[in-house]
Amino acid sequence: MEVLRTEHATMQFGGLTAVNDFNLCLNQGEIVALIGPNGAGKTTAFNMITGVYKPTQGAIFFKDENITGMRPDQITKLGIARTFQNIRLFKDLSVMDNVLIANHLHVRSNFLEAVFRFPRYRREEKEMRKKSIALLEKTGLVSVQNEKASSLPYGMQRKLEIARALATDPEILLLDEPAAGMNPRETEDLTHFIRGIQKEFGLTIFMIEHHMEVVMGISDRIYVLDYGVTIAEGTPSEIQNNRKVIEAYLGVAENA
Ligand SMILES: Nc1ncnc2c1ncn2[C@@H]1O[C@H](COP(=O)(O)OP(=O)(O)OP(=O)(O)O)[C@@H](O)[C@H]1O
Repeated sequence: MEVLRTEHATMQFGGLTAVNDFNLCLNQGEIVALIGPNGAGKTTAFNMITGVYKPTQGAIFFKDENITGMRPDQITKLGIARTFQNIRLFKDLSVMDNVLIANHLHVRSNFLEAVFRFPRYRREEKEMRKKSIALLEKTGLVSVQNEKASSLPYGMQRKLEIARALATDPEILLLDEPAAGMNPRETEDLTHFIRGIQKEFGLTIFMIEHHMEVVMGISDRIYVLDYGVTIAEGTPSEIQNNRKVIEAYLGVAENA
């Protein structure tokens, strides 16, 4: 079943076409990667899907609902969550508080109910704490729940970012370079982690990643962007043997 589709999604910045005629399809439960050289338009594609940018042309559909031009918070609420290239945690807050804050998206109490800690707010707060503990258990972070986010090792901070995105109950999770800056051991651990959360939460995952061992190891399908244009789409083995992809990465024709 298709959960996300972009139709001719295009993003121009002045005279520069950062993403041109992008036609993506994500099926429920898939892990799909978006790769391409630096500046190819990958983050711009993410920004269009998550409402940071409104495509200058084309449209984006989440389960047949046209979400083009919706605000990022509306899109998150519908069920699309993301992480960022650079870790964006509340560094001085605890692991638990980082997750609790993300949970607030689903709180129904209004500001006054929260300030005066009315019964509905207290009930909701208790529920949120329970839900957050369950989430931290499932993501292997429960033992560090009271630690400051900034005190965690880098690999764990990345996991916390993902846990925080999961707190919004997404159906689709977009990961922007989750393995950036990781050593080989952390990278391997992250690969298992992504596979694990995909199964546990029944997610559809769309991921930008430069580490090819991660991309080739866990993706069902891969899209390749070069100068904003989709030059290939296929399974890991199809992509590894695609001449256009090899040329884009090496910058020269194989037989030149
Ligand atoms: N807000 C913006 N205004 C103008 N140009 C932009 C903007 N955002 C991105 N670009 C340009 O669009 C192109 C694509 O950038 P983008 O960040 O999407 O690439 P990327 O594939 O994510 O690169 P990287 O792998 O380095 O993160 C680049 O030429 C970039 O300079």
